[in-house]
Amino acid sequence: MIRVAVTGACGRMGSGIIRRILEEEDMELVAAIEAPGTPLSGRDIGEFTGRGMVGVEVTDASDLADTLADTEPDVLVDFTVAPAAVKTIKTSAEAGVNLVVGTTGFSEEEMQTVRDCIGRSGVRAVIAPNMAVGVNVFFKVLRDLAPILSDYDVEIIEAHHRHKKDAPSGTAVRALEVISEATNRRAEEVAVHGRSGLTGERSKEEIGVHAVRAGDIVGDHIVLFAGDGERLEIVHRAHSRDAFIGGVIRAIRFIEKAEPGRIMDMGDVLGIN
Ligand SMILES: NC(=O)C1=CN([C@@H]2O[C@H](COP(=O)(O)OP(=O)(O)OC[C@H]3O[C@@H](n4cnc5c(N)ncnc54)[C@H](OP(=O)(O)O)[C@@H]3O)[C@@H](O)[C@H]2O)C=CC1
Ligand SMILES: O=C(O)C1=N[C@H](C(=O)O)C[C@H](O)C1
Repeated sequence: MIRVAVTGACGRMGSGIIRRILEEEDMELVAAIEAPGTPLSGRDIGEFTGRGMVGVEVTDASDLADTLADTEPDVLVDFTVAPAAVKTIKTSAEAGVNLVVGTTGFSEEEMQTVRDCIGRSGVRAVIAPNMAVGVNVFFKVLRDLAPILSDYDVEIIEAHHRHKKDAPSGTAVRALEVISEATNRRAEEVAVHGRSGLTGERSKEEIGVHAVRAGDIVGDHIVLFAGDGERLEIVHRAHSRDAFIGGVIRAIRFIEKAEPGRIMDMGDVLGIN
């Protein structure tokens, strides 16, 4: 049995992940953790995931170290918000608990803290901005295509639901990094986020990144390679969060094979890096 703790347990992703874990024969949900001060503390997580009582109470993230000591998970799954995730990763790593993290929106400084915690503790970790299999194939396609179309203009467009807190999406940021690396550009130098005003003509080097927020869009990513007289569009659309949740389940099973102390991603889980 893989003993799993979930932070962000009542969120859109956390609750869906818990529903799936409860269905998997080789997994056991041992902890369901919500934000500090949560009024749901002590309530059965089954009340929020629509599966009836499951015998696991919601606990408060302020007590995370105690929760981990009491429940001894093999892996903690985090889908919350970047500053909270950094604290959770630190506490889990110090407790020797492996990590599957899908939270997005980390600053470079936060990411460095995360790398340091994982490196120091030697825990196993999969951290990926998008757990969907299709998106990770999309990254691979972009890596292959970008050098071939190196003189085409590249624009990245993402669309998500109105509740999303970070922009651009972690997936769009990763797409930017993949294309930049594959064409010997530095993402931070070439990214142009949205355009407004008298911007002047587009430079050859720049990569436009555009975030749409509307309704209940689950997650669309479009990369546009445009030249003279033609354009090629690479598109991924998530129809439901099941696409991400399926990837999370694969990452939980992979974690014992991950290299200790090094952050691995979904490309490693899928064996396509
Ligand atoms: N990698 C991937 O495949 C995917 C990644 N994501 C990312 O996952 C993250 C969460 O998305 P989503 O589920 O839609 O967001 P939600 O806002 O629905 O869920 C986040 C949950 O985390 C809770 N939370 C906040 N701080 C803590 C904490 N310190 N400890 C425990 N729980 C906490 C929130 O509580 P409260 O509301 O009270 O603050 C909320 O219930 C985002 O960063 C998103 O971009 C989303 C989909 C797929
Ligand atoms: O917040 C979301 O919903 C999603 N976030 C991830 C991201 O920022 O890339 C992945 C997915 O597109 C859904």
